Amino acid sequence: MKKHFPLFISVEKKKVLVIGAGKVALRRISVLQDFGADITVIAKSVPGDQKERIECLHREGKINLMEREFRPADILTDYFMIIAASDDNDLNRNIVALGREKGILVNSASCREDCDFYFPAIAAKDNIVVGIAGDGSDHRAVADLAAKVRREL
Ligand SMILES: C[C@@]1(CC(=O)O)C2=NC(=C\c3[nH]c(c(CCC(=O)O)c3CC(=O)O)Cc3[nH]c(c(CC(=O)O)c3CCC(=O)O)/C=C3\N/C(=C\2)[C@@H](CCC(=O)O)[C@]3(C)CC(=O)O)/[C@H]1CCC(=O)O
Ligand SMILES: NC(=O)c1ccc[n+]([C@@H]2O[C@H](COP(=O)([O-])OP(=O)(O)OC[C@H]3O[C@@H](n4cnc5c(N)ncnc54)[C@H](O)[C@@H]3O)[C@@H](O)[C@H]2O)c1
Repeated sequence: MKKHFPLFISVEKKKVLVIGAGKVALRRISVLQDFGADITVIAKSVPGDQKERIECLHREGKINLMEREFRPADILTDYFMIIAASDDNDLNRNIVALGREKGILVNSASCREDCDFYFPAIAAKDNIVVGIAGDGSDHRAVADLAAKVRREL
């Protein structure tokens, strides 16, 4: 499988659209907001396990939450990055196609082939950021190595 080049890039104040507010979306939202991204979340509903954290981020003005179905018109050209993290694989595929039409970097949580970039596992401390990604074939191995690196840091 294909290996990806790690590009350490600023997302500070850049507009990021996340579709979905479930487990995967929240993991990514948490990382991106730590790095200062300007995040909009569109989700039909916020699942119970993620509700408290997502609503808290929204109340504190750290994300802009729209609790409704995704619409194609949501893909605006000023997004720097789009993360399709709904649990509807067809919708994620559609979002990727719409984003690519507009030249926006896209990532799909449900299909590695649909990703312009992979979302890495992150370990960070002080002035060091470690991003870990595999070739897409073993997510568990990536998560396990990240846990080890976090313990080391
Ligand atoms: C690193 C991490 C970052 C993050 O997600 O934040 C991450 N996956 C993590 C965990 C994880 N992923 C999955 C499970 C559950 C099952 C399992 O154990 O396998 C778990 C465990 C869990 O969720 O706990 C399932 C899964 N993942 C992908 C698919 C679709 C596919 O492969 O096509 C499916 C099948 C979905 C299904 O079956 O429906 C795809 C991708 N997942 C990636 C990243 C990208 C590069 C991966 C790489 O580098 O190899 C890539 C290619 C694209 C992307 O999403 O960017 C994170 C660890 C974070 C940490 O520990 O800090
Ligand atoms: N990449 C990864 O690391 C990884 C890990 C586990 C699962 N997955 C994949 O990621 C996807 C999401 O997983 P999850 O556990 O976060 O799901 P989840 O069920 O917890 O959350 C899904 C979210 O998508 C939203 N949604 C569904 N249809 C929508 C629509 N039409 N418009 C707007 N929002 C909509 C739901 O309201 C919900 O907020 C799954 O399809 C799974 O295949 C990826």
